[in-house]
Amino acid sequence: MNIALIAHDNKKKQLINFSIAYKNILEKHCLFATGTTGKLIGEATGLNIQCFMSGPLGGDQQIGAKVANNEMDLIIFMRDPLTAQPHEPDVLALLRLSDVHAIPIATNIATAELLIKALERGDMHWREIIKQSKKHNKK
Ligand SMILES: O=C(CO)COP(=O)(O)O
Repeated sequence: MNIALIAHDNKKKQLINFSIAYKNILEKHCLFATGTTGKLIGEATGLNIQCFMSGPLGGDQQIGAKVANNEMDLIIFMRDPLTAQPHEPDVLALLRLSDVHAIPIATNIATAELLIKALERGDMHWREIIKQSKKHNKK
């Protein structure tokens, strides 16, 4: 599965700790992240992460493009709801695209815990089926 990891500044520590706690699950998947988040998680965990641009510079939009192309299966996005973000429109665009394409997205630690456990249990297998059928329909 392709998994995106994103955290606003006040939530980065939380996502780093989450990534350490669930490294054994995350390491079985292809990981993507916005620039600063990916760099920090990579340094803290040794996980291999493909980093996009920093969020304010377009990283959320790059992840959104992967959602639109059916190339992202799950997003863990620790949002900071108490701080104004200069790139709020980009954040909303990513949330919107995730809804358009029905991509599971956690925006807080409680949902992130549920999704990562569901992933490990195999509850995300339907994504493989959808990807296969979309590929097949393109032929
Ligand atoms: O701002 C972000 C998400 O909206 C995160 O970007 P960084 O990981 O580059 O800090």
